[in-house]
Amino acid sequence: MEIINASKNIFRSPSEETLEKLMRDSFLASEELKNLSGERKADFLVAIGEEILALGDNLVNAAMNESGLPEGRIVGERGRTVGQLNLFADLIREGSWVDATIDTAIPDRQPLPKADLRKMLRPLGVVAVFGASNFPLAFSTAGGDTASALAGGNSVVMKAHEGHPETSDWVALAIQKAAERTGMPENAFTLVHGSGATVGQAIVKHPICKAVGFTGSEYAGRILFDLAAQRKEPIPVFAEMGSINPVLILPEALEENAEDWAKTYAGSITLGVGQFCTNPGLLLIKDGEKANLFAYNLAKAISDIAPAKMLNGKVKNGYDASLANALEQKGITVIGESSTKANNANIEGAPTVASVDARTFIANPELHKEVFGPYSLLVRYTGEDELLEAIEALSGQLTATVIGSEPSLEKYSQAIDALLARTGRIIFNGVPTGVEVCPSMHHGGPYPASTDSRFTSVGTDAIKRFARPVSYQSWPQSLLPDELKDENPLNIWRLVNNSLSTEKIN
Ligand SMILES: O=CCCC(=O)C(=O)O
Repeated sequence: MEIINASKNIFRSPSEETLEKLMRDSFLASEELKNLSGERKADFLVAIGEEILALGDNLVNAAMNESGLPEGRIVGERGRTVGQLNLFADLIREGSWVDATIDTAIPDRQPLPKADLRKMLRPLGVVAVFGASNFPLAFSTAGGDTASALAGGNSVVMKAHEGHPETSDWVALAIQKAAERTGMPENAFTLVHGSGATVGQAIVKHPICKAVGFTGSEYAGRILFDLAAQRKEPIPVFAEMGSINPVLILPEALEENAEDWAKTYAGSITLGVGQFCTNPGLLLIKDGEKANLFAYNLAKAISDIAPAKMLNGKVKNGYDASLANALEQKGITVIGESSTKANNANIEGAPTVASVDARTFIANPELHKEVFGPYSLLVRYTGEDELLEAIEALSGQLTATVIGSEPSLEKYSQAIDALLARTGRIIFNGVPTGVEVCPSMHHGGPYPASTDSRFTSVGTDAIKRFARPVSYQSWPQSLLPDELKDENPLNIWRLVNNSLSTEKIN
């Protein structure tokens, strides 16, 4: 703990003056970072991962104590965090992510000459990051937002999540050690503790802050988004927020394996005590005998799953209150509950599934809201028109899933199109939980799943949130960034006069 307290890049409820200084220091760091090579920044990211692993049990124990999550989950999440850092390191070491695009001059073009134009992505400057409580490592201090912002050549001012302060300190210490080892500017990364309403908002309002990455509730994300829009200089806020992740279960899927799907879904609904933004909170199913069989099997599987400790008292109280609100709505029937009673003193969340008919669901927006915890609502529709209406009543989602057979998809194409219009990721015959960190992942979606559906917070494209295009017109070769020079010294892929190539320009 002494080491943590001695750390130079950690601040606790800073005064206005201290905040001013740390923002300026972060800005100076960003000025250095923006001109560093991909190689140098990649070394930094890899070193952060190594230092995180070197923390060993100190980190694992802190994260377990503060989040209530079991060891296996924390160790797995640590692996995902390190893997994510290494993935961004590979991306920037290779270098083509900057989307270099070159149109060479045509001086004798008629009626007017064409100038030489060269465009690439450049860093934004200082990025504020707000971590999530439910992933204390992979979506927190050195999580995807931090990794992608640093990879893009920005400095980061991280607002530590109040749910895991010690975990955040350990990771900040690892980042500081990695920065020292790899010769990064001292204030490339800064961790700030304090309340979201004061410290967090002060960071977003500060003129030095140029973008925000956030994962959490729609309520908090929206506050930051509005605040950023009201600034004299508005800045982008990339907030990943609420989602109920609808699952359309087609009747054909239940012909043979209703029991298997019910078991699989009981597992997904209760994974991590339901505290996943990808949690399947809504199951759409055609009313009838097969739906009854699925409901029976789901209820049976849920009854076998014991309540487990939630992240903290606030999350547990939030779950209990939103669950109570959902269950007291007209027309709702509880169809399954854990057979073990939740121990409230141990802040446990009780797995629960309920059922409602589609007409009632469509008419009541309360039922479209996220219940953050191990809960899902089975909505029974009678026909395709009603199914379409139910889907059209939904707002934006991170994911949508279709369970069925390939030939049956055509019959439901309208419903599937309606899902596609509302989601950032569509899944066939699987579960929405378990986000793969890779280039083709899109983790975002129409509002309120995220504030900008064009961008992802997971996968290599997350870097694009914290970069902006700059065109250099008729700029001297010697002063161009290496990425845009004729010689192509970094050997990256570029779009040159409309052809992709790694060749130099003669
Ligand atoms: O809680 C949000 C992220 C969910 C996730 O990463 C996963 O499902 O793996």
